[in-house]
Amino acid sequence: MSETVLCLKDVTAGYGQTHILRGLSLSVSRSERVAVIGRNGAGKTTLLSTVMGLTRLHSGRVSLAGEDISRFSPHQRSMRGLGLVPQTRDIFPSLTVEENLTAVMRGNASLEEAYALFPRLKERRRNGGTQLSGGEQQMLAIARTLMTEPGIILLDEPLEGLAPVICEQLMIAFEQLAADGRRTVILVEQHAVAALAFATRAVILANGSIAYDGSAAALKQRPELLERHIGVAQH
Ligand SMILES: Nc1ncnc2c1ncn2[C@@H]1O[C@H](COP(=O)(O)OP(=O)(O)OP(=O)(O)O)[C@@H](O)[C@H]1O
Repeated sequence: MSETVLCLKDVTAGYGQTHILRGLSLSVSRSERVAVIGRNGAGKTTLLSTVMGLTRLHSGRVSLAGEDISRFSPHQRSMRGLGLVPQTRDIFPSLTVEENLTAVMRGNASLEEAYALFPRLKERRRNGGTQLSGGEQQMLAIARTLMTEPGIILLDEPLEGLAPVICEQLMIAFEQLAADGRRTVILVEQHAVAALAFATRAVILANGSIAYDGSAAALKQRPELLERHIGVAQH
């Protein structure tokens, strides 16, 4: 059986006194590709934020490679191999592309790997963060997370607002990130078709709970479930 790297057990979490995730349990194995889908407000971002230690954990436990990290800071979680690419991208606007990358670089991380993944970033390496297109900013946000050498990458709606051609480039990059089981990838996406094409496993969130957890291929054969939980017909 494959090794569990990330485990949420009976997690209730939210903001202040508000509970958004309600008794959620999820185990992710090493090298898995998980798509997390669901309607606006279902709790997808909150799930990633909770894994990263950015919400209030009311009850339950989060563990990483068997270690209880429930009380760890986001920085401690990052040092243990969790890497979040936030929906807001959070590029440092006053730094160039290359400075954004080197500012967070650790261990054996290499600029060349980032540039091989996104050649466009190499072309724009001397440009400031604010001079980038939305797609380039997203590439930079992903590349910057790579600089922290994460074993588990959490991607929060990376395709949002981007042109189809850019989405295709990003999906190719996700394939490369996950290739040969090198990393575990958890992809939160509104674009269910793209997410399910990439993932081996799918999780549907509804009202802060898991409504489906199973094979992505099997979910593609369940249009009624997708329609109920995503709200659009999936073809
Ligand atoms: N910082 C916050 N403070 C209080 N409530 C919040 C905060 N962030 C999100 N929420 C609430 O938590 C609930 C879940 O939001 P979340 O962003 O996790 O959903 P989501 O599934 O990622 O939605 P979307 O696809 O729109 O990003 C929503 O009701 C939202 O209003």
